[in-house]
Amino acid sequence: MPKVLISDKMDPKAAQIFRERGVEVDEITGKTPEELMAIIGEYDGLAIRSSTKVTKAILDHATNLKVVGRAGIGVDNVDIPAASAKGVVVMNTPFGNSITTAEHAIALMFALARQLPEADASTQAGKWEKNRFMGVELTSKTLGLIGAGNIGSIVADRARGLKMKVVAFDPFLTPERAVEMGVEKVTLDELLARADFITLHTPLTDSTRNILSAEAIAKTKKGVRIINCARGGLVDEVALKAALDSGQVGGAALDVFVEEPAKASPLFNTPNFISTPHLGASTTEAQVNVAIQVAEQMADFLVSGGVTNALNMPSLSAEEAPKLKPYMQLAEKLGSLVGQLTTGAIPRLSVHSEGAAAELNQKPLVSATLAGFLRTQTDTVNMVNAPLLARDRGIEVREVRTEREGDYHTLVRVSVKTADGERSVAGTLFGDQAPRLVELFGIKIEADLAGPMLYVVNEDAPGFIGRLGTALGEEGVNIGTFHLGRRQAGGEAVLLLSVDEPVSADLLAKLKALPGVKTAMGLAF
Ligand SMILES: NC(=O)c1ccc[n+]([C@@H]2O[C@H](COP(=O)([O-])OP(=O)(O)OC[C@H]3O[C@@H](n4cnc5c(N)ncnc54)[C@H](O)[C@@H]3O)[C@@H](O)[C@H]2O)c1
Ligand SMILES: O=C(O)CC[C@@H](O)C(=O)O
Repeated sequence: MPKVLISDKMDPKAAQIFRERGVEVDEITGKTPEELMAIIGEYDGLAIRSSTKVTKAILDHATNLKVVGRAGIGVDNVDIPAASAKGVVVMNTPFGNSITTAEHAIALMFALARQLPEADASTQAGKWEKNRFMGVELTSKTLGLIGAGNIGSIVADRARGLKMKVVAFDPFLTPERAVEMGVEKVTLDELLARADFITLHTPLTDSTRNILSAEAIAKTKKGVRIINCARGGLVDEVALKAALDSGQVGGAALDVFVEEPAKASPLFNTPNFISTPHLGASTTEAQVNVAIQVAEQMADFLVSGGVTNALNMPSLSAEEAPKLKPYMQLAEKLGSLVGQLTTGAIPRLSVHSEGAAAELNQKPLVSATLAGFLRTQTDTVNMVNAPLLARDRGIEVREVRTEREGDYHTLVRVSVKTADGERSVAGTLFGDQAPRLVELFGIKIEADLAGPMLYVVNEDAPGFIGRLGTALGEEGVNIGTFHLGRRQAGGEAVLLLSVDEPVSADLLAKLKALPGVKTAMGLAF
């Protein structure tokens, strides 16, 4: 039974779902990294929010870990390259808290417009300062949206409902989507010059870090109000403090900080500054949503191999997984066969699916092929890191589909470009389940690729099979299955034999010395 650790505070629904799905679950929160390292080896899955930092050091101790599930959106607390290198799938729940976070941004916008926290503190201090707190209306004001993805688009929708004009800066926003959202797509400088309120909804990346820098803030309308419910580091906190002090910025509300937990900040106690402790996602509804989603996704993966919302692996639904499983075995075996039979740099690898195979999700097939192919070069490869390793090795990966059936109702062909030209192998599924090789470098040959095998290329001539059998018998090698194919009578022939034990170097030398033998190699599947 797979075992999951929930290491951050999470709605109890998550543990309930794990148990209902046959996954054992422990809830142990508040551990130090050292304490987590000491126990993580027991678990197949780790469910987290933002407190647990899944570092390389933690992953190095996670000997059984297969999946990390983030109940939320941002995965900046997970070392994804280290997880990928280890073959650990990282999933998030990209939509469960979007509405809640958008509502928090709108709440902060209102709070800034009417100075609600300061008015509250003053009133409760018995001051009744009616003349001190003069607010502004949101109606007809311009909201500058930096980042128009899931949360940004909900914010835009709510802001339009408040009769605001919304201008958006997002390099990936298409003109059509901008029209659909009812926003005007603008450049960053235009947004800075026009917005009365600016709200940020991007991830923290090299291109967004300090997107509201001192220079950017200097280009804003005097008195602009800024809201950040996305990630600390999007706004330069030092520049913001100076701009609040000078009045260039009329108010700012931060839910997120460069350093979290933010126990001290030069911004604290600045007039017109509001802060919340990373509460964007903190509503009952959002926490139930993300807890249910993360538990369902992780249970799907651990129980039936379904992959949803993974950041380092192609998606695969729980319904698709059983159907794809034999295809992935076939693809991995074909990739492995090509990998074992080719040497030298491979600039290109293609996976061509025909017939029924072409109707399937191709990404997992391609990842499985690459994993099989690269396993002959490194034993740390798996379906998660195979595409990255292929890219690092300069292999161009192509995916081709032909829905029309050829000789087989379903076929997967793996071709590689080598210094000697294109070489390909192809296989099918017998009874929709059993992977079977049907073609090897242009020669028709049917074989199960399993266990230790012997591969021999020879000149097709009478008596050869007898001589080969004798040589194997003399060495005490037992043949399990025997498969034969040839280009044409008297031409090049291929033999694939399954043998009970791996073929020794001595035996290979003896086989290579037989008349007519061009190649003899041991293979393993
Ligand atoms: N405060 C919280 O508790 C809380 C809760 C949920 C999400 N978040 C954070 O909110 C952010 C947005 O989440 P989302 O679900 O909308 O993400 P999303 O991926 O749907 O949208 C992000 C948008 O940013 C855009 N973008 C990327 N680079 C950009 C750039 N250089 N300039 C302008 N736009 C750029 C993308 O094109 C995309 O449209 C994430 O960082 C997420 O972690 C915070
Ligand atoms: O889990 C949380 O409270 C914050 C989540 C939020 O930052 C996210 O990116 O989803």
